[in-house]
Formats: sequence, structure tokens, C-alpha cells
Amino acid sequence: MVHKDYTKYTPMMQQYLKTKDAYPDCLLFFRLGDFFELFFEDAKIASRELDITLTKRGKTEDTNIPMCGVPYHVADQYLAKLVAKGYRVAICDQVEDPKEAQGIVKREVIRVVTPGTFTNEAYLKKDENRYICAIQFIESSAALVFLDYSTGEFFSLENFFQDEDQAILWIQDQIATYDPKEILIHPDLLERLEFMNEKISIQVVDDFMVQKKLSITKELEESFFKLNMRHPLSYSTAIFLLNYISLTQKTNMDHILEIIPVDSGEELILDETAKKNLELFETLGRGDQEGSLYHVLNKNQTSMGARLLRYWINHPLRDPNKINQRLDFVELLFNDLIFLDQIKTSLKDVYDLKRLSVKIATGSISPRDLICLKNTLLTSKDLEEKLLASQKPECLKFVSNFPDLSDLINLIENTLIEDAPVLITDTIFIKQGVDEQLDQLIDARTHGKKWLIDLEKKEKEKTGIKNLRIKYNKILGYFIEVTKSNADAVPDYYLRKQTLVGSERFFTIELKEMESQILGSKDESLSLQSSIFLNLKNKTKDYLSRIQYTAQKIAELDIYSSFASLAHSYGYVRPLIQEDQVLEIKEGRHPMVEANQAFELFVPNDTYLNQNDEMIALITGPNMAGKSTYMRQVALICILAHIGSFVPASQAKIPPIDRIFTRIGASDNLSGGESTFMVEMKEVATITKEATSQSLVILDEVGRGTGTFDGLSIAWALIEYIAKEIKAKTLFATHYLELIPLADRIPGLVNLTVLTEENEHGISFLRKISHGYSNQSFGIDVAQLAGIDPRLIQRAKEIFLKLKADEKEKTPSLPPLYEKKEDKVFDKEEDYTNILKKLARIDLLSQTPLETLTQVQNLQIEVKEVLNDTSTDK
Ligand SMILES: Nc1ncnc2c1ncn2[C@@H]1O[C@H](COP(=O)(O)OP(=O)(O)OP(=O)(O)O)[C@@H](O)[C@H]1O
Repeated sequence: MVHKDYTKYTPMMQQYLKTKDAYPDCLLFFRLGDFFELFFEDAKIASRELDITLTKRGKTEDTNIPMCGVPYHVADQYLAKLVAKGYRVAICDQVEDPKEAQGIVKREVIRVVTPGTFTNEAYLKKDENRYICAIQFIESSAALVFLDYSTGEFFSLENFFQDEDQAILWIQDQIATYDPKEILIHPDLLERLEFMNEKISIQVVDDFMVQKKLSITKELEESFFKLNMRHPLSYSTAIFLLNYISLTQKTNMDHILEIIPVDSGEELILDETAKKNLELFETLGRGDQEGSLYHVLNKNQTSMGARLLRYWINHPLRDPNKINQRLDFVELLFNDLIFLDQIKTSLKDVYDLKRLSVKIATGSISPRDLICLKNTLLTSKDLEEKLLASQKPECLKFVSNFPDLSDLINLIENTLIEDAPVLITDTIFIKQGVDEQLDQLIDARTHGKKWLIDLEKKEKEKTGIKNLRIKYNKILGYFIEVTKSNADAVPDYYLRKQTLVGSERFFTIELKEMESQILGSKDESLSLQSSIFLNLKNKTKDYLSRIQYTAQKIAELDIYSSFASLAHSYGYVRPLIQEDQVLEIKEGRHPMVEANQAFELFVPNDTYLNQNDEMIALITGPNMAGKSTYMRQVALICILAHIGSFVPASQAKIPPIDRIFTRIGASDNLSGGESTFMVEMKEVATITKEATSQSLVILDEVGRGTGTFDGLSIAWALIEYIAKEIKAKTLFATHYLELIPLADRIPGLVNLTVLTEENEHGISFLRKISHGYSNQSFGIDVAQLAGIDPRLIQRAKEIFLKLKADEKEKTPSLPPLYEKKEDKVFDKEEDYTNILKKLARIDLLSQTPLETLTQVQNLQIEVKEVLNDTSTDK
């Protein structure tokens, strides 16, 4: 609602309404004295969302104006709640001293707090970045930029797509990876995207035009220049996002030093499905962080390390050299426990430099923060010295470009006392010797205090009043207090100031004079300290890029030491990264199942996959045997190796992998309007379109979501397709026993099974993978273990025996094997004869109509193929 007629309101309300009308999509926090107040509709929303009392202030046309408010010094606490619920809040503060104001105090919106730009670290998750994102999709090119304003981390991604659906999928994958809290997007694109996370705040942008000239650092300008050369769409998207930040934050952005273009060609790609299925950040069932890969790996001492680890897991490397560089460092720390311990101990004291950087840039850093910065920089110097002293080549390389921040350390150390406060008050926090005038003022204050003590002593002696005290409060200033019983003993020169129930308060001319000296020096020293501190804050800005770089180095070191500790705790080994496309794991374990298994010991298993005779492993075995665990374990070991971690195995050779695909049940999207089977088929479609011979494919029971024949046929055809067309290393778990004989017919396909033992008590799981197959599912035994009513189990057993007995003793006729067209030597006549022979062999009397139908359908396909080939021949 726009309030056109302001005249019926008081001047203060008019000021409020004009400001509110300029920010219609925000709640307006309007500073009145020590409170931020909200009025009208805003007040109703805030009182509901923040659970604060709704009151009223004044009236308009006989109706009360609703009002509620929050104390200004704790406003962030309420802002955090509002932005978490997706609101934007405009902060309208007093921009002149009320004492100097003529008429109504001048107020302006100093900042708009939005879900993606809220930076108070007390309310941010320590181990998670908080991104704001802008997206553009123009003529087949899609660009996304992600900025964590609280740390200055800035990334761009750009891709070209021929297929629009693929572009949408890609955009959604990136959004799921970075999990932004706020998105700037064009309405047309918004319509085509499906946001799983409803908490994301969406800002619809009709036009990505830049409205304001930006003031950015030289470093950022340079990286923008490079970005514009390679990815112009990302460039314009990034400029727009920064423009938005500048318009809402109304402050500088000097902590944003570069934009990093993310090149997916250099990464092992993990789409959202794979991340979910492999439980990289949360468990499948309850969505808990505990039990995820991130949780097992995160042994970091610092928040910076914990956040960087998230990034590394989301973006595993593909280049063996880069992976080996990380592994070298982990190995070095792994082999030197004392050194590892020293580094971990030092890292414990490290402060979050990245989140400090936004405070430095915006000038909101406190004296206490600067002391923390100085101490962290001292620790970083100490770490650098430790690494240098080790004389190890990896360490020397790591510290070779460590920035020198000694000047800044000295500057802070020489200016601030160690116990510096969070808020600037009149307490002294600037060191002696920094400013002569300040020293004199402090002297006067100290002298004044001593004078007061002496005066108290002198007056006690003079008057003989033992409990005479000199006290101070804000209203009366300094005064002499005596109890009522001694009031008669006070001398004439005592002037009465206040009478209380049990005491009398006086002053003297002498005391009044000293009071103005002491209080004057207090005010003066406060303003002098503030200006010295302001100067220090400004100088600190010059060191921002070096501070950011140090933060990055500390975060990396933290992860390396975390990986080394993890390797020790769980007995991980360094993987060998080799290009020959052989994946070989000896005694591999599942990192999360192993870490969470308190009672049962994890049974290790071997894996061998190559690009020739052992490319696809078909895994059969009873329910609950451990098939899914085994397949996930292989994928997780590959991911661990690609992020530079040791792996849970006794030996591992891992080839560079371009992408891990997973098709594992239970990830249906019913709320998104798709059936379980449709989701399954979409995932299979992605695999067939995008997997390459360097991919790892995990397929768990593909086809089980539909009728047996459909499901079996799809599973069968998929195995053939992977073996012939894609040649990706694949693990395929199934209960379709009909697929087992395929190993004899499809080169590269091998059968694996999980061993079990049967005894008089039923089935026991050995969890051991072995070559071979299992043609029993033991589904009823597992149902019994699950506690299903024994009567139901008994009946199921009877039905099972009956069905088995009815089964005809015959080898099912198999459809012809898939053949690649170019391999086929074309002979029309011979083909027709073969088809006719097959038709003649169909045993109409002994098989079911459905079986006959399937066989005829297959023959029909073959006939069509021959006809097609003939027509292209002509
Ligand atoms: N190697 C192992 N060592 C110890 N426990 C294991 C091992 N593998 C699996 N398990 C445990 O066995 C249970 C079943 O494993 P999993 O889900 O992998 O079986 P499955 O064969 O895929 O079953 P289904 O066919 O019913 O899906 C899990 O709880 C897991 O923790």
C-alpha cells in the first residue's frame, strides 16, 4: 500500500511512511530512541513471526496504528529470525545526533538485510557458506554466480546446452549444490525451475540491467576482466549481483577479491541424485548430518576448514597431479604424528578470518575482533615457521607464498590492549604511548581517581564519619554519601544534593570542580580513542587480500591435518591414482557404516573393475546381504580419493573418474508430481545420455518399480547398452535371477554375489563379496527377521513351495542379444531365415500366452530392423 496523503499523520509518522513507501517489499525497522519500531501491517507480521507484543501508537482516522518494536542493541537476533523466514528488512536509522537535530531527527535506510546478505556470524552456521545467487539463461547459455557475502567467496559457472531440459537440470543441480538462501532470477526462468528447497528467498528480476556504478577492488576488477573474455554471460550476471549487493548493503565490498570460474571439466561431477544417494551431506532416511560422509570426514579444527571441506566434497578433483599434491601433504602429516599434533594444536586457536573480512571491509569490526585477528595472524606465523622448520619439500612449497602480515600484527599489537572490548565505551582500550593527548587525558582520569580516594580519606578524618563514601552515578555525578545517623556530623561546606531513606548525599565546590575535569576527560578520551580506532580499522583494510589468502591457506592446512587424523583413527591408506582405468580396491570398507557400527565388525571386501573383461559386475544375493552397502562403498572410496583423502581399504588403485552416476531406489519425487518409476527412468535416461567410459555407474535394482517383464527387459537392455555403447565401470545389484546367464554372453559382464550361510536357525549374513551368483532371495527369511507375524510367514512359505512346484522345467527362450549396428554384417536372406527358424521353434502349447506374446514381439522387432536396413541400402 502506498500512502499518498501523508498530511493527516504526525511529522514523525510522515517520515516513517515516506521511507516505507520507498521500500514496499521490505519490513521497515524504524529507529526511535533505543528501539527499532514497526508500524501498520509490518507490525502485525513482525509480532506474529517474532512472537512480540503488538501495541499501538497514535491514531489515523480514529483507528489505532499497530506498533511493535525490538531493542536496537539486540536487533540482529530478531533480524536473523526474519531473514530465516525469507523476509527482507530495511533498517532505517538516525543519521544525525538527536541532540543536534532541529525538528525531527534525520533518518535514512542504511542497509537492507536480505536472506542472502545477512552477515552476523553469531547467527550463521559456522560450517556452511551462505550464498546469494543470480541466474541467467539466454539463447542456450546458462550462467550462475554464487557469492558468500559473509566471507567474500565468489564463484561463476557457465555452460552451453543444445537441449533446454538438460540446461534446467544442470541449473537445478548447481542450486542444490550451493544451496543459496536467496536467488535473483528472471520470471520466465523461474517458471521452468523446480525448487525443492522452499526456504530459498526469490527475487524476481525483470531486467538484469545495472543501475549503479560499482566501486570494487583492483583485484576483483582484474578477475572480472578475465571472466568477461571467457564467459561474458557470467560476467554480466556477476556484475548484476554485485550491483544488488551495493544497493542493499550501501557499503563497500572490499573483501570480495576475485571471482573464480568453476570448470566442471576439471572435476569429478556428482549430480544431486548421486550426492543424496551416497549420503555425502545428510543421511537418506532422516536427513541428519550425523552419519553422512561429511560428518565422518569433518575432523577440522576451524570453521574455515569445515566450510572448505564441504566445497571439496562437492567438487572433487579429476587431475591426478592435483589430487596427488593434496595426498602428498596428507601423507607427510600422516607420517609425522608429533608434527601433526603440533599443527592441530595451533589450529585450535584460529579465528574465522573469512567471516572477519566482511567486518573489516564494512568497518563494523570491533576492538575485540582486531585482537582476535592479530592472535590468529600470530598463529598463522607460527604455523608457517613450523612448516619451514620441517624442511620438507611439500611444506616449503606450501609456505612459499604465505603472505607476510608482520606489519599488521605489530600495528594492532602496538595500538590495542589485549583485553580490548567488543563495544567502544569510555573504558580505555588504546595502549599508552600511542597518542600523547590521550595519555594526558588518561593521566587526568587516573589522577582524578586517586584524588577522589585521597579526598574520601581526608573527609573521613576531618568529619570523623567512618562510613563516609564518595560515589558516582549518571544523574548526580560525584557526591559524598553519609548515613542518616551521621548527618548531623557533616560540616557546613557540605551542600545537600539528595535525601534518601537511610542516607544523605552532598557535594562540595572542590568536588564539583574535579568532577568536570574527570568527566570532560572521559568524553574527550572516548572520542580520541574512537578516532584512533577508526584509523586502525582503515589501515587494516589495506591488508584484506593478504588476510583472505592466509585464511585460505589455514583452511587447506586444517583439512590436510583432518584427513591425516582420520586416516590414523580408522586405518585408511593412501590411494594410488593411475590413468589405466583399472579400479582395484583391496579390503575396502564403507566409511560411514564402519564409523557408526558400534557392535558388528565391518567385513571388508575387494573390488576389481577394468575396461575390458571385468567392466560390469552383476551383484546378486539375498535381501539384507550387503549389496547396496558394497556398491556405495566403492563410489565413496572413489570420491575420497578424488578429494585427496586416504581411503578405507588396505590398498586402492583408483583411475580418474569423470562422473559418478547412481540409480538407487527410494528417491522418489512424489511431491514433484512424478511416480517412483518415472524418477527411476529419468535417472536411467541421464546415465545413458551422459555416462562415458571414464564414469562409475551404480545401479541398485533397476526396473523393480514396474511389472516383472518390463523391469527385467529394461535392466537387461541397460546392461547390454552399457557394455556395448558406454563401457563405463558399473556395479549392478539385482534380484532378477534371469540376468545371471548374461555373463556368459556379454563380454565384460561378471557375476558377483554376497555370501550367506543357512543353518537350522535360518539364514546368516557373511557380508563377503565373491565371484559367482546367488539364485535365492531369502526374502521370506528376511521378512521373518523383520518381525512379521509368524502365521503370515508360514502362509508365505506354503505359497512359495506351491509356486516352485508349479514351475515348468524348461529353459526360457531368451530374446536375441543386443548388437551394435555397425558390427553387423548385413545379409538379408540369412536374417529372414533365422527369424523364420525362431518362429517355428515357438512352443505354443507349453507356454503362457504372455511368453508367446513377448517372443512374437521380439521377432517383430527383428523383422523391422531387417526392413530398415534394406531401405537404407537402396
Ligand atoms: N560388509 C559389511 N560388514 C558389516 N555390515 C554390513 C556390511 N555390508 C552391509 N552391512 C549391513 O547390512 C545391512 C544390509 O545391507 P544392505 O542394505 O547393503 O543390503 P542389500 O543386500 O542391499 O539389501 P536389499 O537387497 O534388501 O536392498 C546394513 O544394515 C549394513 O549396515
